[in-house]
Amino acid sequence: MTDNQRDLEAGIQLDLNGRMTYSGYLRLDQLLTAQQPLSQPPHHDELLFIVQHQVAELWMKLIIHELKLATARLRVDDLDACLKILARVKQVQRQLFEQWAVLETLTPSEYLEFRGVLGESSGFQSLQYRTIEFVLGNKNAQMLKVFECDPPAQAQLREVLEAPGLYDEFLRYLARRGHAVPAARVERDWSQPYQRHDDLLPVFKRIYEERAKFWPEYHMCEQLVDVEESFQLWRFRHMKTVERIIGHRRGTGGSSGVAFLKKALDLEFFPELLDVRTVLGS
Ligand code: HEM
Ligand SMILES: N[C@@H](CC(=O)c1ccccc1NC=O)C(=O)O
Repeated sequence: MTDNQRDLEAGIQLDLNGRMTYSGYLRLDQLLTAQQPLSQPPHHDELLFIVQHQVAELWMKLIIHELKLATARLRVDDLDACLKILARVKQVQRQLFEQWAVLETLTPSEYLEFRGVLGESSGFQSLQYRTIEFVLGNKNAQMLKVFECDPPAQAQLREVLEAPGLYDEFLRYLARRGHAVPAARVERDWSQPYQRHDDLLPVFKRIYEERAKFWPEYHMCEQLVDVEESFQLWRFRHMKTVERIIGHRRGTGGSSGVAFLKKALDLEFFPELLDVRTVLGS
């Protein structure tokens, strides 16, 4: 008898009536019935398209959960906790990035065979994606309009729009620690997109040049740069995936498609953290 067979005979729970089970705990009844292709007859590849998006939404759910805690810990000056959380966020972002390889096995001809069923739906309407963009500082009140048809979602997004984002909280933390953060970055209308402030440059220059003295701040700066780079890599790979699947067609959400996605690559979350690189040592 193998060890595994002995284990099975000795202790594995086989009478699961009325007990907590794997599928019960994970609500697999709901999770695994939520893939409902609309093409008729069902197109083989529509399941890939649905699963890819659902997995992305699940990872985004975790990212939001983590970023919420990260900003809350920053508010009470617990930078260590924030750093640990961001390390996890980065790993989730890696998953989201790697995931594109699966969708890239979908060819243009296969996608066009079921694209029609998507109607005017588009990733543009992803509440969780927009929430992450807002928490990271790319605020845009116009995006609320997309959620007019779903008032609770719109209200939730408005709350995120009007609250300080992760970078805002970091700058406020730095101010509390005695760094010379300009007043206009400690208090402002948080619903406005983050705008670069040149007076922050000497603040970060000092942190980088005296890193032994400001190690936690320095570490946080680098974590933020990592998060931003991972986000940009996701945007880039989305754009390249879209380019190879639909070329330069317009998007179902009404945008110009690839041209729109390319423009989004110019967006920056934490501009001064990249600017500081240019002035170090001078
Ligand atoms: C065949 C695959 C895909 C195609 C052809 C595609 C195409 C597009 C296009 C053309 C847009 C611009 C908005 C529009 O006019 O619709 C867009 C936006 C978007 N897509 Fe996709 N997409 C694909 C897969 C995905 C996947 C897997 C995700 C993961 C969640 C995703 C998330 C998004 C998001 C969040 C936006 C909004 C981006 C922004 O506002 O900057 N897309 N997509
Ligand atoms: N915008 C895509 C459609 C699309 O990709 C999509 C449609 C419904 C749900 C999610 C989607 N993914 C990303 O935009 C297109 O123009 O083909």
